[in-house]
Amino acid sequence: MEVQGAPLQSVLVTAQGKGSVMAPSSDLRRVLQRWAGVARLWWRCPSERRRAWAFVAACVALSITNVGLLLWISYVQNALQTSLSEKQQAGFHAAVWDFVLIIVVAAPLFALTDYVDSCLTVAWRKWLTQHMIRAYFAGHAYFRLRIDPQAIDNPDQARHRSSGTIPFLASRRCRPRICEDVRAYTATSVMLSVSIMRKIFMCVAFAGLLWSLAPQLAVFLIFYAVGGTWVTAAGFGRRLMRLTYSVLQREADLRFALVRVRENAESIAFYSGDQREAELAVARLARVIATIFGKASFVRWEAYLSLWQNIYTYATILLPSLLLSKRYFAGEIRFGGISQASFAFHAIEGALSYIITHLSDMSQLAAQTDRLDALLAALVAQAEGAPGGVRRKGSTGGSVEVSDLTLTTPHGEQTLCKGLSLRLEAGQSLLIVGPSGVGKTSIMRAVAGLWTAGSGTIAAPADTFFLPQRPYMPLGTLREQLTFPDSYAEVAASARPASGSSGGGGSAEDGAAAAGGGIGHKRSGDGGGGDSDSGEDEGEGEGAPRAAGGARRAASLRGVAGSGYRRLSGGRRKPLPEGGAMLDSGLASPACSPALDAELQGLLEAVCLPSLLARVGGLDAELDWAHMLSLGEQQRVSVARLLHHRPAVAFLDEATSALDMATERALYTRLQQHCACFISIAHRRQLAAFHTHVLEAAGDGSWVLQEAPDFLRRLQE
Ligand SMILES: Nc1ncnc2c1ncn2[C@@H]1O[C@H](COP(=O)(O)OP(=O)(O)OP(=O)(O)O)[C@@H](O)[C@H]1O
Repeated sequence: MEVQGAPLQSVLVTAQGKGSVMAPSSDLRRVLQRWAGVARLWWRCPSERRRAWAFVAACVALSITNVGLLLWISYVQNALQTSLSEKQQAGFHAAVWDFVLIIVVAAPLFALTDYVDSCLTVAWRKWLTQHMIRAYFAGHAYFRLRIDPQAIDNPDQARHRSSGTIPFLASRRCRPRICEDVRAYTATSVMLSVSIMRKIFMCVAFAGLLWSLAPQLAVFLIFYAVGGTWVTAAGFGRRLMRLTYSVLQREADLRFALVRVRENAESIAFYSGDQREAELAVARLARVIATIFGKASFVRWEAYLSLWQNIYTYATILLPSLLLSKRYFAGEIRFGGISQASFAFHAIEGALSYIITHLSDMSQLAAQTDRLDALLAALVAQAEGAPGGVRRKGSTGGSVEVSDLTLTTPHGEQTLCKGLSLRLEAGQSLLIVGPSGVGKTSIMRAVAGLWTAGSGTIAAPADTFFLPQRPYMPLGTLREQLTFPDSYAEVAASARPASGSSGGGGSAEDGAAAAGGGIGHKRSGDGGGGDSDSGEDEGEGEGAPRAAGGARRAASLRGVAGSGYRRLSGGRRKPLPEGGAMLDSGLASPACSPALDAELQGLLEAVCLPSLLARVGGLDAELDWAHMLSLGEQQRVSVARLLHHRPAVAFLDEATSALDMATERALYTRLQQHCACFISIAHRRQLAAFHTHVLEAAGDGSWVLQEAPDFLRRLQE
């Protein structure tokens, strides 16, 4: 797999420390390798490389100019102080004018330098955040990380623990990592690397000057800075990096506890779990505080560092005057020479002791780098392909075929089905029943390609639509609830006046028919846009079914994506829009078309939600749907969504479990009319009346397929 031109694996998975305690130098090397690994993603991205290097060129040019200005200032200062001490009025006035000139040049130049630094930070942050978002959503990585925390645990946790740093974060903390760590990583990286570059230029520029004025000062300075840096790195470096990582991780834990309360507010309130949740949050806060303030804490070590920095810095204030005073009193140098030497001394001293004075920033950067590196490595591991041998391929004619399927849980603890084979043609439907936990949903996961542990082959149309057990209500308007998972661009396209395309929201006549209570016709012979491709695809090929998506959407995504994402996915996964397109296209609500709106209105009536539109204020209403709608209403909206997409095959996992029987019957009647092939998972066995076949768990991983009338007859006996 590659990301934006660079082999992701090689770029991201950097040196892994194996020893239990690492020497500071090797720690620094490891940190630098990881930092460079993350940084390289942008700097080597073919579409961004030129821009990135243009920023570097600008930074270098501005740095050289800034250092040149400082050198000029040192000479003017020399002239100013010498003319003052020697009472030379003309020389003094000339020096003042030089200073004015310097201010006129320096003020805008320094402002421009800050501006370029900011632009560089923002451009890098934008790209890296989009890159991480794409990797996070590629091939359902977000899902795989959740169900399979070990996948991100093993290599990195071992590494972090063995290297004496911090245990790995669980996938649930991906969000803070992407949002906050990328921002902090790019800002700190730009600040530190640009500053270090300027310090190097300062050393070069002032070294000659200092050597010519006071060689003994230059020699002293080198020994002083090297010694100081060694003491700082050995005494504080590793410890502060570890503490910084701890603080970041524990703060993420605290944030996560509070976010979960918000997400599960109603359930917690019903349980009256306030006290328990508050205790958990306070306990996590206590861990943050303990890391910051406790024994051997972050603050304490920062104070020790600050004390050391003060001693180190203030000890040198008098040094140039002390060392040069003898020569001054002997008349070998003029008064301005002392101040110029001091200026050069402190410029070089500041540059050489940059690590000493910015160790906290470097610790922050090391911790941020570690977190990003770990997340990226986990995403790579997921995108490299899930382990397991269940093969998926496309099918023609809207049929579903399962051949010799053996399915286990991701790590093989449980065998959920053994040697299952069945074939379902268009016009047939299947009800899957069995005790809770037997593996019904897992079969649906396997068809969707979310679980691949096991063996056998599954063939289904690309145009297969899945309704999961828990309804998902995305952010957005009611229209966007009904059209999900179409991308915003697709909804906008389907809302545009009909342009002869058959896959959109339908013509005005369709809409009128829908408004009259009908639902758009099932596309005749629609075996899914990708169905003709019946070639095998081990994973998520073009022809294989896609979880919660159809061929129409995939085709559109391909169009938007271009080739950029294919590189990231190694050409095997569904492409997502290129970063810029994703961000810059904006997500404003699409202009609504009367045809689409009439169709959606008809769908709401069809799923027994005729008053919803009036109640919420129309299709443009944007509410917290997951909390505002009852579970049964959310299930009905989900069925309307399914009817809108008119898939070749529909998979419903207890999708009507919260409905009364009359409404459930009405929905299944609609489904029978408008969906050629559907598979339901349910505990209500009477639903068999709406299906042609029933698949029942017989225990021990075996399943029994029977005709629905036989099943119903046996049920009544
Ligand atoms: N990520 C996972 N890792 C390991 N085991 C899992 C994972 N997800 C589910 N399982 C286990 O797999 C088994 C089958 O789960 P599945 O959700 O398919 O059951 P189900 O028959 O649909 O249950 P229900 O009727 O309660 O929805 C369960 O025992 C469950 O605990």
